[in-house]
Amino acid sequence: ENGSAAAIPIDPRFDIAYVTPVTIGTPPQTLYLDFDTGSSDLWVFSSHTPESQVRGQRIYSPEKSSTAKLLAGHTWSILYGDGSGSLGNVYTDNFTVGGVTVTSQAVQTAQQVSYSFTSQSEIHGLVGLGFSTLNTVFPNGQLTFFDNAKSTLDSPVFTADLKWKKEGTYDFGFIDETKYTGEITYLPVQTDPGYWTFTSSGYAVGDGAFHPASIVGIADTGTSLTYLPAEVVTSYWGQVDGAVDSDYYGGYVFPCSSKLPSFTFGVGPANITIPASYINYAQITEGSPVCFGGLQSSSWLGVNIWGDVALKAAFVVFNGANPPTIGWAKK
Ligand SMILES: COc1ccc(CN)cc1O
Repeated sequence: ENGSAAAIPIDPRFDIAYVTPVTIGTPPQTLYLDFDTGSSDLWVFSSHTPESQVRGQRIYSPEKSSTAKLLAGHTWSILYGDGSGSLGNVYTDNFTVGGVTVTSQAVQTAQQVSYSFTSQSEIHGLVGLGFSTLNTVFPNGQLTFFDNAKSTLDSPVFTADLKWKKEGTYDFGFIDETKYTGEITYLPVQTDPGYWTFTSSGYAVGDGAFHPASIVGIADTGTSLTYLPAEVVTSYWGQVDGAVDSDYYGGYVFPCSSKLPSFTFGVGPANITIPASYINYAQITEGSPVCFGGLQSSSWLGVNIWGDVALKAAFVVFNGANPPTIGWAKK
């Protein structure tokens, strides 16, 4: 059975993250979760999360679900690249998104969440769509929703059609030809250690020359911005009057009135162009004349991340066949 579900920006002003409605348990409990191709844990705010750490989030209460089963003796604990994290215990239950149901999905209930999760009331948990090797459940790692659902889908794929300041979609099991233009270019995926890792063939700043390069990075729907090698990002921001890499603000900032160039990245013989407007990410505070860039250096990260700023410029196919590949198309 195939499916389709909305990817809804959690903030109307800038695309911090996107959430997707899911139902868990019997009777169904609806939560809005952040679908994250950069991790592989499905965890939720729950009746086990201390009230002091819950600020408006919907919670999953396994004790109210007739189909919930404790996965005895199993725990989990995850730390994300931005320093946030969560931990807890594990149930299995019915899990449905966009009409696709997995009857015994591992649902990781949070017993602790870090402040940055507490402070984002619109995110009620995450659905990891990375490879299951990254799952943190101990002593037995659990399968992602996609790995569990794959065999029931027409095709072992899901697609991301994220949009700038608008609602997009995640499709499961099929490729919707109306969502892209031209051809889809498929690239090999390196599945070790478990991210959707691919190699971009280079970049161009605005209408400038294309620079062939091999940029190894991960496609990560759960990261807001795009983080690339210093020399790429320096050449981009070097074209923007008044742009500086600010220790104070933690990245490249620029005068909000500046005209930004677009950014093009290679995908095999093809390419994707990120419009300038996507890279004018946000004012550093409401009404400030200083804006924060959507393209930042990856030098402190140790990995290049194609986050939402890049992904929303494309239609992306996450092909879970053997071997997995990743497909990119303009739209
Ligand atoms: C604090 O919010 C988040 C932290 C980490 C991830 C995963 N990349 C997603 C989030 O929404």
